[in-house]
Amino acid sequence: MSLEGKVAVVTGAAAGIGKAFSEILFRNGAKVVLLDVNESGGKSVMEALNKEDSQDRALFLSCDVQSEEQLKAAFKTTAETFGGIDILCNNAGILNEKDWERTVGINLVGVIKGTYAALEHMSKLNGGRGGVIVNTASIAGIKPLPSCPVYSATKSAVIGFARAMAIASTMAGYGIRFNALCPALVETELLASLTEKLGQFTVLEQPTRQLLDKHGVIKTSVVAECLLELVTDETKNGEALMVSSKGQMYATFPSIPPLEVELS
Ligand SMILES: NC(=O)c1ccc[n+]([C@@H]2O[C@H](COP(=O)([O-])OP(=O)(O)OC[C@H]3O[C@@H](n4cnc5c(N)ncnc54)[C@H](O)[C@@H]3O)[C@@H](O)[C@H]2O)c1
Ligand SMILES: CCCCC/C=C\C=C\[C@H](O)C/C=C\C/C=C\CCCC(=O)O
Repeated sequence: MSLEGKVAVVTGAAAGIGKAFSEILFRNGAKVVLLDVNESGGKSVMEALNKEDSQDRALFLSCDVQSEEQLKAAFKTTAETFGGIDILCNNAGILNEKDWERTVGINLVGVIKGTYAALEHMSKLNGGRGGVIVNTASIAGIKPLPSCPVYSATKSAVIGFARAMAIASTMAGYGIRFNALCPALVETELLASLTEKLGQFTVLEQPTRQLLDKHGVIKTSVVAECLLELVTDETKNGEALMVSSKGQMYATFPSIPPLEVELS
């Protein structure tokens, strides 16, 4: 799928991985709407992108993914400004085991709210053009990070959500592909101030920090190349793409043997 003229929405676009996603989508021809609670950061990414050509293809909108109302308003403005939505990157996320309910609210509930609000514009059942939705998960959603059980749980959940939605979309005819992207440690602010973020799990801070020596960190641009693959390769649906300093690999999941009890 070519990105030329496509309309993409990226949450958590003011910094880190979301900023890199916005850049790669923009530089491949998409119109990009940047959503974030960080207004100064978001505006400065928008201005930098719009300086790259004269078409004003980047737009920043203030939006907290915890708010269904703000998400709906942002998608409405996107559709009115650029004429629809083709791509959604549910990327905004935090790591905070102390404020774990906020972590669930942003990392999981925010992804579900964003997806459902986007379906109103993207689903072919609602008159949309179809497209692709990518959730930023984490390797921690596949191999649990013991110092961050709630963070790990939210990331497993958004992988499961993408996989289930991919099947639902095929069965119901939404015309939307759903994938998850699972990076290892990435050079962003999310890794900063770990001591405060771990809460009752600060006792596990040392082994957590040792992951840095063991795995190193990858650059946001490497994660963005993986996003591009999931967005443009139309054979990718219901996938979880892992990326680390060692390279990238699609996750495989066990098939379920026949169960004694019928589930449906
Ligand atoms: N950095 C890593 O090592 C790593 C690894 C795997 C996955 N991830 C995931 O990547 C995603 C992006 O994280 P990052 O590393 O770029 O972090 P980051 O802190 O650099 O950027 C996160 C962005 O999300 C925004 N944000 C936070 N709460 C928001 C909300 N409620 N509504 C809208 N925007 C909000 C922030 O303002 C910020 O701009 C997250 O989902 C994170 O879990 C990060
Ligand atoms: C300063 C170091 C911080 C390390 C961890 C903090 C946050 C990490 C967030 C990422 O989303 C996690 C990504 C990958 C790490 C998860 C599991 C790897 C387990 C590998 C192992 O056990 O060797």
